[in-house]
Amino acid sequence: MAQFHIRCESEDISPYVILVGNPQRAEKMSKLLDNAKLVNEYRLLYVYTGLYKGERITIATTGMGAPSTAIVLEELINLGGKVFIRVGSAGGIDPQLNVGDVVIATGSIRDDGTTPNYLRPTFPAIADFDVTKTLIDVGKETKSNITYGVVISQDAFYVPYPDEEMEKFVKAKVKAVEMESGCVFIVSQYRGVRAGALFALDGNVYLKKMKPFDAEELFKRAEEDAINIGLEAIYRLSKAGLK
Ligand SMILES: O=P(O)(O)O[C@H]1O[C@H](CO)[C@@H](O)[C@H]1O
Ligand SMILES: O=c1cc[nH]c(=O)[nH]1
Repeated sequence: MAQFHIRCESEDISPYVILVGNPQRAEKMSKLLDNAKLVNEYRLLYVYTGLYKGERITIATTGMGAPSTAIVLEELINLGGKVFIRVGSAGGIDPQLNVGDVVIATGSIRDDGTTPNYLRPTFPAIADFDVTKTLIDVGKETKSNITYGVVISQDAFYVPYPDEEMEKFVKAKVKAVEMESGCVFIVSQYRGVRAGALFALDGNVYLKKMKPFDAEELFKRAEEDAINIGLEAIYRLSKAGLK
């Protein structure tokens, strides 16, 4: 049955889904599919389904932040989504990382207001092991300097963490900050589906090197790497029939 925001039917959605925040990234990725069909454009939450190397996959836009992401994920699960990979952007925190790097999340610090409505804040937001292992395998084959570890999912993009807290994150080897993976992991855990996430870095918030416009090309290359890793991973998981 068509959902309240994702206005398409179950037959329009593959169980294997790529999630992106930015609708332009969804459009860009749809061009890498054969026979891509736009199955939802309501609220600019573009959803495409098509073939990647012969496997039927869906690419869906979550919008920015946990509330929008939870809505989209819930509705995709209602429509039959089973395995999810978020292909996003993030700001580095690990001082070794900068624009152009790609990070795979093994888990997320849940600094958002949505997920405590699902599971208490002490419940860990952990990426699915099989999905993450596939992402890391593909990542290592694709990019020599792939990094993986814990990230932070926050709500307030324009409110930086206090220096003291940031130093603790660096000491604890937190890799990056973004806004949706914690929600994707918790909603997936709660609803009994699997999820992983990876990000192209657009700067480093700890080093206060945020979104340097002269590095746009480096970001685009990292975004392409993240897109290719995400697509290859979801293809392998679909081919293996991971449920
Ligand atoms: O590039 P996307 O996937 O949107 O991800 C990141 O970019 C947005 C902020 O600019 C937030 O959604 C954040 O998580
Ligand atoms: O949430 C985000 C996304 C990209 N870059 C950041 O610094 N934060």
